Amino acid sequence: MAILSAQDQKKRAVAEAALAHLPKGGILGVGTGSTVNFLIDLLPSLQLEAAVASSKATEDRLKAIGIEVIDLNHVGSLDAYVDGADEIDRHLHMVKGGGAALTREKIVASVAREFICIVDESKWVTQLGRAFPIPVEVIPMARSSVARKIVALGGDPAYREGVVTDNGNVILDVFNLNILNPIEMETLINNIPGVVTNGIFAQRGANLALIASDQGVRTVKPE
Ligand SMILES: O=C(CO)[C@H](O)[C@H](O)COP(=O)(O)O
Repeated sequence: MAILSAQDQKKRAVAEAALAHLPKGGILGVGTGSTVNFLIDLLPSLQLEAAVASSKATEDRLKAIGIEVIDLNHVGSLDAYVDGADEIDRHLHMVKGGGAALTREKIVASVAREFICIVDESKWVTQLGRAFPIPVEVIPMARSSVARKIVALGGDPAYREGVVTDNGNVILDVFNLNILNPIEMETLINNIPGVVTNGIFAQRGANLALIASDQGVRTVKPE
């Protein structure tokens, strides 16, 4: 058996803890990333009817363990969406998109009654956008024009070289934004022509966070 790093042990612990909070049977929205990957390995125990995937990578992984993946267009709503995050604050606002799946993640999360966020304690922050840049998915032809508008908002955009999203777009990672009001900043960036969406998840934050530390997994509700 592979030896897990201390951080991976926390990711596995939070994935195990998530099972008790997820509906059995039914259709589950499944996020993207290394924490969610630990959860996917455990999903057969939930005997799901099917899953909706937030990325091609998650879709492939779900199918590999025999879970049916259905198109979101064939689903009215989901009981729950489970995903990791790059940062999360006490309001359960998040920064997501380290894996470039932010747009599909936001879409799938938007139809779920419950968003359950699973993270290790390194993701817990007092202000979003300081430890991790804000990923912004951009239509390729608008890369420079969007970057200039982001500079006007006070951010330092960096093109994520070599990354093409599942939707055929590019990612700008925005450093040094002073995000005092995450809902406002999410809206401001989304209003720039050429932006598909950005990685601030504040308009639709999580309903529950499970946070793994050396002391165990604690559950947090939004303040
Ligand atoms: O938003 C995401 C992918 O787009 C992930 O949820 C986020 O990057 C966290 O990933 P990990 O669990 O690997 O730390």
